[in-house]
Amino acid sequence: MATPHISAEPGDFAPDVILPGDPLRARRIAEEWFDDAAVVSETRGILGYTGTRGGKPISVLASGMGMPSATIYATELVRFFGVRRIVRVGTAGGVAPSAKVRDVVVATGAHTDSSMSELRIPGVHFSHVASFPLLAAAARAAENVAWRGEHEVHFGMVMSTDTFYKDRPAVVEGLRAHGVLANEMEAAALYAVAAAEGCEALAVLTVSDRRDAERNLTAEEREKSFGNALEIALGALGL
Ligand SMILES: O=P(O)(O)O[C@H]1O[C@H](CO)[C@@H](O)[C@H]1O
Ligand SMILES: O=c1cc[nH]c(=O)[nH]1
Repeated sequence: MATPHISAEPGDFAPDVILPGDPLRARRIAEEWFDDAAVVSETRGILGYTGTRGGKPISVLASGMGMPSATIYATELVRFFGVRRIVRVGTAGGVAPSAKVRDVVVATGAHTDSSMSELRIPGVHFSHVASFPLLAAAARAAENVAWRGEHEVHFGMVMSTDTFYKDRPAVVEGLRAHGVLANEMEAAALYAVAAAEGCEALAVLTVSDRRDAERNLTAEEREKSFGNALEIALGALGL
């Protein structure tokens, strides 16, 4: 039974889904990290694949960019395709001085400037938090990665914003002053969907750029440089 945005049948998605923003990153994850990956949805060019890892089923679906898009895909995955755990593997801008380009940020929670959050429970400033079991498993996975030392893994708060181009430096300064690690555009929405729909969610992000970096990742590198984050994400899922 297809939904307005996903052209798949019940059972086409595994209970565990990796959710990158970029459809080409979704294809790369399926082709390079899954066994026997097959396309399960390509409506609007938002690519979805299901395959296996170590014999266990796993899917990947792009979310597109921004919270409205991520909310649509995460909600449909849970409501119509029986998905139970969603791990976003995305890129982010480093905010804290410690979050260097190519480091990994695991979002324990997400602030947001999105009005979607205000609309969720009228009168309530909703707190967007990661699934504790996924977070704990990610922390265990992070202890064993071979690349630690070359690149760091940070656990803490991120900012999920509606505005990629921030022309208000005071906002970034305020976030930094409050210990926010990185800026991205979907984690808060994903965490809100998980709370509302009763599933588990986590966001594992690769720092792709910083204002003060000598060199930021190119668009091609942002598509390809997800391996370290994906290793933590798959570790969190026990895959
Ligand atoms: O690389 P992805 O996962 O798309 O994530 C980040 O990149 C996009 C902005 O360029 C936004 O979606 C932001 O959250
Ligand atoms: O600076 C950045 C980089 C990636 N994604 C964002 O939302 N911001």
